[in-house]
Amino acid sequence: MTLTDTNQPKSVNQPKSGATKATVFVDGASGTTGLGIQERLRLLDNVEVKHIAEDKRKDAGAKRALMEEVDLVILCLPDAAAKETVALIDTMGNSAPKVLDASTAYRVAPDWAYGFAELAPDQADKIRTAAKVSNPGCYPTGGIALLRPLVDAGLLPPDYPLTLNAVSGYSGGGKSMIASFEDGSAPAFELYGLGFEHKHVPELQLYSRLTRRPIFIPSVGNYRQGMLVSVPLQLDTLPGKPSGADLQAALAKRYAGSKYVTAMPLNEPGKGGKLEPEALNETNQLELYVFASDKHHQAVLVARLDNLGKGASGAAVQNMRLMLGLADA
Ligand SMILES: NC(=O)C1=CN([C@@H]2O[C@H](COP(=O)(O)OP(=O)(O)OC[C@H]3O[C@@H](n4cnc5c(N)ncnc54)[C@H](OP(=O)(O)O)[C@@H]3O)[C@@H](O)[C@H]2O)C=CC1
Ligand SMILES: CC(=O)N[C@@H](CCC(=O)OP(=O)(O)O)C(=O)O
Repeated sequence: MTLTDTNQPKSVNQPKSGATKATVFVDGASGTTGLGIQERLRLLDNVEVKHIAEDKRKDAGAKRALMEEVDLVILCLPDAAAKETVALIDTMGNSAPKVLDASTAYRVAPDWAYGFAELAPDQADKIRTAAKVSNPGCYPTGGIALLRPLVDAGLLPPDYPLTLNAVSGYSGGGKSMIASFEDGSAPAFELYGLGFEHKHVPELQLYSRLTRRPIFIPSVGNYRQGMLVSVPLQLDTLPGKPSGADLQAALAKRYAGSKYVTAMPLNEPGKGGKLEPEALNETNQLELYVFASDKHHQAVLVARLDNLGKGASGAAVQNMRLMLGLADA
């Protein structure tokens, strides 16, 4: 795996022939992520969404015909179906649209750009010029946002034995998990990923620049959406024994001026404070917290986001704007 995640530069920042608006096709439009993206696109008057007939939505020929017309296709599909559409796009030559994939299929593929615009100072430009962009996973968005600046600043060694704990609302599991919570058949809360093979670990490790595989223990609770990702740290085991203030300062420096990512003040919201996961729902915001005790040399980093916002559809629209050369709202 490498960090050279650009693909063939493409100059599709102008609509296809004759169109006055940028055109987009959402493949998997009736799923959780697809619906969230369309809800956001309805608010934009410079983007036209092209629809496929309901009875043809899994028909490769109909998809191809529609993709000939559009500037960008956004894939909101299970991994296997996303790979099928990408294979189709790869046969389209010069008429191929740009592609933004919300699935896990291409997130660590070296010839795709990773769609976390705040990853590094040049990442937004990589997304802007890429023909193929992968939208990040919801948990990695929180984890990478916390860890990458600390690794880059030398505060966290790349081989540090990290554990990430996380909780998500049930919409993170798509239509089938939503149904199981809403019909009462799911438990109120459960840990999962206990086989140490969660699909998000590879992207979490790669883009955080960790050489040691982190332990990742997600959980899901009986509420619809909203997410917390937390990383406990024993500060006296880190080189130079940084304080919580050092960690917070590195995050604040990294995200200064960012529109969507905010490094919150140290120990906000107060001593013995609490943090709930739903406060950023329906936004594309991501908040990063450092809670620390000087007395015990302990800290916990926490990211808060909407798994359907900055964790999925919000990030997709942010990436779409970059890929189509549209100004951010
Ligand atoms: N939910 C979330 O928080 C997030 C999800 N994602 C990713 O986005 C993708 C979609 O997830 P999500 O929206 O949750 O899933 P859902 O199960 O809610 O929706 C998936 C949709 O894809 C449709 N579909 C399946 N196969 C095809 C096909 N061959 N052609 C066209 N449509 C098809 C399904 O239709 P049908 O049901 O009729 O088969 C369904 O409407 C996944 O890869 C997921 O990992 C990414 C970030 C966050
Ligand atoms: C609660 C729940 O099940 N969450 C999903 C992740 C949702 C998500 O955002 O994953 P992708 O972006 O990779 O689709 C899971 O853990 O598999």
